[in-house]
Amino acid sequence: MIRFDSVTKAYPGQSRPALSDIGVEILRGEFVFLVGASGSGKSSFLRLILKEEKPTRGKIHVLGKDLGSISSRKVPYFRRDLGVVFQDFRLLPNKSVFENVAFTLRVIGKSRGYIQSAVPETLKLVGLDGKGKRMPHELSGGEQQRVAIARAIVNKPQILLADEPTGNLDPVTSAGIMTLLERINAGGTTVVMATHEAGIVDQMQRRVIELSAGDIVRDERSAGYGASFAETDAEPAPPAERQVESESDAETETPSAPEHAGAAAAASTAVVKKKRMKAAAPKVTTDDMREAQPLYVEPEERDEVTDEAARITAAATAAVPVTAGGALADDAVAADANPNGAKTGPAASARLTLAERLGLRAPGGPREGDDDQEVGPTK
Ligand SMILES: Nc1ncnc2c1ncn2[C@@H]1O[C@H](COP(=O)(O)OP(=O)(O)OP(=O)(O)O)[C@@H](O)[C@H]1O
Repeated sequence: MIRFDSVTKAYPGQSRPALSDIGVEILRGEFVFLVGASGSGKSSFLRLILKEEKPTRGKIHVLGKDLGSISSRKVPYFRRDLGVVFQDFRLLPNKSVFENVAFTLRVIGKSRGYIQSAVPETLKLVGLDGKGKRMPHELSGGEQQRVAIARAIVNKPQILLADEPTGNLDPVTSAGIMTLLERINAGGTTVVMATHEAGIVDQMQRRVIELSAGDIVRDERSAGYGASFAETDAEPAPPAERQVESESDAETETPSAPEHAGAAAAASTAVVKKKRMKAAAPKVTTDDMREAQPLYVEPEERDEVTDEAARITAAATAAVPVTAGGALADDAVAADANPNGAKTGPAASARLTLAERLGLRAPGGPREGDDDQEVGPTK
């Protein structure tokens, strides 16, 4: 699903590469934590997957495609299968919650009908039902991040990349966000998340890839944040280096490696070349994680879905009263204005285009005169 073959990324003007000769494969459906000190190369790793950066050497395959062979023109199409969440949410401040989530879909040319159903559905999944009209500044940080997650998953991407998604959130909210990402992963989406949060990694016991100064120093199938720190003979970094490496987390650092030692026992496969990672303090505790209330709202099983499907089938197979120009005949349209609101027979079918009624196009697909079609290219 994601493969790095001998990948080196060197930025101009930097004395050492951000990533050095990286070889790693991430499989479909995995949940992978990328850990490592500040500056170890985590964000560069994610940006390479997104093709926001090009490797200096080596090859990267994502979803079966060699990224080196994707032209700049095709990059937006490639990115449709990837969702991204950032530490700072990156919502559009002047657009409502609904519009923030709809934006992705508009850009890729989804129809208005599709957007009208997909956006509320996704907001509901992330526990934001009914908040579509709010503006981002009217939401808490956790809610804003949930909007960002909704935006990332609304197009049902195969891969979700998250760069420190809990970095700006309090522990309880962070734990909630993780229940959401875990549930999205359980639905089949591959999740790759860069984090400094030891408590989250320790509690979830997923695959951990640890970077240190651009090298992969640990790749464990099911592990905690600092497992190899306690497991190896390698010396922890000297105090001066630890300070430099952990500059951005200085306020949270405590010598907490022993708290994570238990996770070492759970590690099944370990590749440890060297060890210089600081042992960050768990801002999110394992208790926070254990007690986290799931934010994900499971979709209800609704008979309406089958009922609607039956109505659409009935409408498509019924005699279609159309005018010579192809428009629906007046009586069908009039039936839609049925004052008792019953959505049966002609009432439901009147909402369908002729092509939909004839089964030539899926209901909710592009419609004549739908301006959304002009927003962006379609696949
Ligand atoms: N656009 C850039 N230009 C030059 N150097 C860069 C650029 N982006 C990153 N670097 C350098 O590459 C190295 C890796 O940075 P990267 O942001 O990938 O690390 P990180 O592990 O994500 O750090 P953090 O945890 O602080 O976000 C650092 O030395 C950084 O200064």
